[in-house]
Amino acid sequence: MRIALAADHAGFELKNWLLRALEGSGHTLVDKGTHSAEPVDYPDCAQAVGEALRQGEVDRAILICGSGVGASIAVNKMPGVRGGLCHDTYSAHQGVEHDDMNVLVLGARVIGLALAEELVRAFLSARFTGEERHMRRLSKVHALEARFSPGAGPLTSPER
Ligand SMILES: O=C(CO)[C@H](O)[C@H](O)[C@H](O)COP(=O)(O)O
Repeated sequence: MRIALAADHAGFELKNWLLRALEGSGHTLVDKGTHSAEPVDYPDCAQAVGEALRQGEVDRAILICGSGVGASIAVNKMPGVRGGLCHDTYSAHQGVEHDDMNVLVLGARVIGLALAEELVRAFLSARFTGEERHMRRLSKVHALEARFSPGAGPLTSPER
């Protein structure tokens, strides 16, 4: 899969660590910054991965800020982007299997490196099941987007 990674200054070190940890994983990693520990604003990082997803440049993304909360709020403003803040492995894979989550959001000031890597591996290994009840619920999510963001088309997983 093609994976975009982005972080603000609080997540900068974790992003770099994950980039190294995922070397040789078979995934294509696209580093969307930030590229130093200089303070930056998490909505800009969220925009970078959201646009990469919406433009079909990548299949999924990993987004990191201090708590994961700000980045999560921001990334979910973009139609077709389904981000989840996960700090347990069950949510990291179930969010994909049931909810077609396409952005894993992490809080670098909350979790350690080893857990972050496990979360990423759980997220990347998971696939949306496409079961009827999940499709129905996802359609309702898309309907909410269409209602409150008119003109925005849904974004579907290429591997589905
Ligand atoms: O964690 C966050 C809120 O959800 C933000 O994304 C930032 O990482 C955080 O606010 C940065 O805090 P700082 O005091 O500006 O370093």
